[in-house]
Amino acid sequence: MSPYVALIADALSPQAVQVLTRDGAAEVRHVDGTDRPALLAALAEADAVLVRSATRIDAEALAAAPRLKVVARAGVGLDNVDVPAATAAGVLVANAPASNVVSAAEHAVALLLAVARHVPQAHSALKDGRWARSSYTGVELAGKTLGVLGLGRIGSLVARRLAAFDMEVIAYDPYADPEHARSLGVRLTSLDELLARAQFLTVHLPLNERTAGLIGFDAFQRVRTDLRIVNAARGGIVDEQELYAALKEGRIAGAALDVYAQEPCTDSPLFELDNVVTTPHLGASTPEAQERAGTQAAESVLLALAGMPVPDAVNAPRDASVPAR
Ligand SMILES: NC(=O)C1=CN([C@@H]2O[C@H](COP(=O)(O)OP(=O)(O)OC[C@H]3O[C@@H](n4cnc5c(N)ncnc54)[C@H](O)[C@@H]3O)[C@@H](O)[C@H]2O)C=CC1
Ligand SMILES: O=C(O)CCC(=O)C(=O)O
Repeated sequence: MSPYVALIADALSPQAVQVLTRDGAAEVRHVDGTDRPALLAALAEADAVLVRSATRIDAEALAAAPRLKVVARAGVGLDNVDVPAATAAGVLVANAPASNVVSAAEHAVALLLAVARHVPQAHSALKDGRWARSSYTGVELAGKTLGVLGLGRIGSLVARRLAAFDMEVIAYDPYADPEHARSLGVRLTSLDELLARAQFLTVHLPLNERTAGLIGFDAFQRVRTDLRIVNAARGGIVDEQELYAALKEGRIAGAALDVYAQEPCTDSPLFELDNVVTTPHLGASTPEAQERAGTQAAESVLLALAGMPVPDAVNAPRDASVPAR
């Protein structure tokens, strides 16, 4: 029997269990991480916890987990894990940074096409028995300027795909390698130029104190009236109240959102607007992405439990060595 308990707290791909139980490496237990009392109880015996995005691993959860050595996030964003608290508690944190980026990029492209051509609205109208062709005239992408905010893994994949639609692609990312941008056919610009020129804007930033509200009141004063915004990164980077005001007043043409400041989000004034397309944080929701994310998270857990270096670790806690039990 394995000495280690690996707790799966969100729905992960079955491949994660296969990896964790390989050669009896760990005993796998499951808990619904959104059931807080159940999570805290289950953490008491966990050596590792694997999460997607619903389970919050914060200071309270870490305090309830005296044996915990590693938190593995089956995906990119670590917004639901308190990394500094984990580091202070000697717990290693790893994500799966490349696992779901193709799915997320494809979803951003799907949203952009949907908002350009009113696909969901026309679909709903027709299913309601209305042949409303004149209500749903769209716009072409070819020849339009796409602004990419954040030319990292996902932003780069989106840029490459939309360049193939004959869009002119510009990007704002002060940390991007100009050579990488050139190889994608992307011109790096200032934020001012991007806001002034973009007819489509797609957001691929992490949410942090510098990016929260980056697309807010000031930004909406400087954009074109034919701008359509896509946010499949994190809610809160585009200020939802200011977005609502800009759409309602006709200062921009449309928006497509996969992410929200508060999730789950089932009720928002934005949902009442005709020129808004919404999905419930579906960017990573494909079996391909989930298989990679679950497998990579589980591999990180095994490395951490074996006291080996974890390539996808995002912290380096001093006390992360695993005591023999
Ligand atoms: N909707 C979904 O299901 C998914 C959403 N995501 C989210 O997508 C976002 C992007 O993910 P990745 O591309 O993997 O991240 P990444 O780390 O590869 O790229 C982020 C880019 O943003 C740039 N950046 C950081 N701060 C900036 C600033 N203040 N101004 C301009 N650029 C800045 C960085 O230089 C980097 O190139 C993240 O928020 C992630 O959590 C990721 C996967 C799925
Ligand atoms: O569906 C998920 O697991 C969330 C995906 C995501 O937003 C991320 O990996 O950052």
